[in-house]
Amino acid sequence: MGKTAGSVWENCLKFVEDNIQEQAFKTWFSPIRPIKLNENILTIQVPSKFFYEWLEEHYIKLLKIALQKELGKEAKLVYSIVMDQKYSGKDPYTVKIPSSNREKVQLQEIDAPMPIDSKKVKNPFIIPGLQKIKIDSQLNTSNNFNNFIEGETNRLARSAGKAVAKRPGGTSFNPLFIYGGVGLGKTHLAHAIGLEAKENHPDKTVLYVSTEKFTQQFIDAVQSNNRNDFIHFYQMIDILIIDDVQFLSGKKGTQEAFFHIFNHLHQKGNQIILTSDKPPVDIQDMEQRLISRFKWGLSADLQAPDYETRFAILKHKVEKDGIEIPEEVIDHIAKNIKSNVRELEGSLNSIIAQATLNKKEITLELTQKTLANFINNTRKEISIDYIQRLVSDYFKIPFDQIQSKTRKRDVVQARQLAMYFAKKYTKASLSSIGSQIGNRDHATVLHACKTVKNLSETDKVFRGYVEDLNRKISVE
Ligand SMILES: Nc1ncnc2c1ncn2[C@@H]1O[C@H](COP(=O)(O)OP(=O)(O)OP(=O)(O)O)[C@@H](O)[C@H]1O
Repeated sequence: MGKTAGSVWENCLKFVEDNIQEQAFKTWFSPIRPIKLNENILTIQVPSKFFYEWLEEHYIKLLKIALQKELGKEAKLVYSIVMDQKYSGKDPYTVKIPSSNREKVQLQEIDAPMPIDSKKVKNPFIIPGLQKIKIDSQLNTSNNFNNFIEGETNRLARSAGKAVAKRPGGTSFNPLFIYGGVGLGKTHLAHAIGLEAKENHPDKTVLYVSTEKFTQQFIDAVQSNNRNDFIHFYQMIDILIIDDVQFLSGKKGTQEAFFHIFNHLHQKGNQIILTSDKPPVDIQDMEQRLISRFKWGLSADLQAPDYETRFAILKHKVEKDGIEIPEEVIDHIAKNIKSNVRELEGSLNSIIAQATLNKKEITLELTQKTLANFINNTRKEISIDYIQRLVSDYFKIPFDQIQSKTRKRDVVQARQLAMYFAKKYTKASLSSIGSQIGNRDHATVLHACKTVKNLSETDKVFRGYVEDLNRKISVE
C-alpha cells in the first residue's frame, strides 16, 4: 500500500516521541493532524499561529529529520492553521472561525495557499504555505491622528499612542491604558493608533473591538461550545484594541477569557490597547489580577480640553468642512462649551444648522442665541424624575421602591443619591425634592446630601457610584 499523510505522520511521531519528553510530546504533537500528502510534501494542521511559531522555534530540526526519514531528502512541510480543532476534512485551506466571530467581526477569507515553487523557497525544508488570516480591523479611517488635535490635556496619551503605533509591543507601554470621561476622544485616539500601526506594520493584524461586542461574542461562543476558538482567535491578533473595558465589570466569564488572551498576547510581546472611562483602580467588580495587569504598561488620561485646544478643535473642523466662520464665533463657542469634545462638536453643528436652515450668516448674535438654546436643551431633561429613573436603572432597583417608605439599606442609599443629585442638578428647593422623592421632608434631604458627601470621602466603592452617576447625568 502507498504512503498516506496519516501513515507518514504516524512514523514521524514515533521518531519524535523517542526523542523528546513525554509532556512536550503530548502538548505540542498530539494536537497536530496530518491532512495532505502530495508526493514529498506533507501538510499538517496546527491549532494556532502561536503553535506553529513554537514548533518552528523548538522542534523544526527534529521534524526535518523525521520527515526526511519518511519522504527522502527532498521532503517538505506545509503548515495549515485551522482555528477549529476538529478538522472538518473538507478543505485543508479553510480557516474555521467561530460562528460568532464570523458574523460579527466579519473575519474574512485567508490568503490562498502560495503556489509551491521550489526555486523561490528560501528555506529548503519549509514551504511558504502557511496561511495568513486576513481580518477586517474594524477601524474607522475618519478617526485618525491627522484630525486628532493635540493639546495640553491629551499630550501624554497622544504621544504614547504615537510611540505604540511606531513600535507595537516594542515599548514599555504595554498595555497602553487610555482613560477619561465621556466624549474626550478615547475612541478616536484608539482608532488613530490602530490605523497608524497598520500603516507602519502592514504585516501585523490589528483588531478594534468594543467591550460590548467582545462580551457578546464570548457569550455566543460559550453557547455554541466554541469558547476555546474564541480565545484562540483573539490570541492570534498582533495589535488588539479593546474599547471601554470598564464594561467588563461584573462579567466574570468574559473577564476570565480576557485574562487568558491578555497573558498570551503580552507574553508574546503583542500590543494591547485598552480604553476606559476611569483609571484601572476605580473599575468596580473587576478581578484584581486584571486590574494589576492593566497597570503593567502605561496609563494615560484624557482630560477635558482647555480653551486653546477647544479653539483649535473647532478651527480644524470648520476648515476641514470649508465653512467660513468669524474667529469671534469660534472664540465664543470655545469659551462657553467646556465639558467635552462631543458637546463642542454638537454645539458647532447646531449653529451651522441654524444658519443654513434660516439662510443666515453665522454671526456672534446668532451663535449666542443658538448656544443658549443648545445649553438649555442639553440640560432640559435633568428633572428630579429623570434623576430618580437613572438611579433606579443604575442600581436595578424598581422606581416605586425608591418612592416607597422602605428602609432597606440599598434602597435608602439609592434614594439618598437621588436626593443628592436632585439638589446638585436642579433648582428645586429641599422640600420640593423631598416631596418628589418618597414624600420626605426637607431635613431628610439635607441629611441625605451630607451622608453622600461624607461617604464619598471615606468609601471608595461608594465614590465610584457617585462618579458613575455624575457622569451619566452630566452627559444628558
Ligand atoms: N483631540 C481631538 N481632536 C479632534 N476631535 C476630537 C478630539 N477628541 C475628541 N474628538 C472628537 O470628539 C468626539 C467624541 O470623541 P470619542 O467618541 O473618541 O470620545 P470617547 O472618549 O470615546 O467618548 P465615550 O466615553 O462616550 O465613548 C468624536 O467625534 C471625536 O472625533
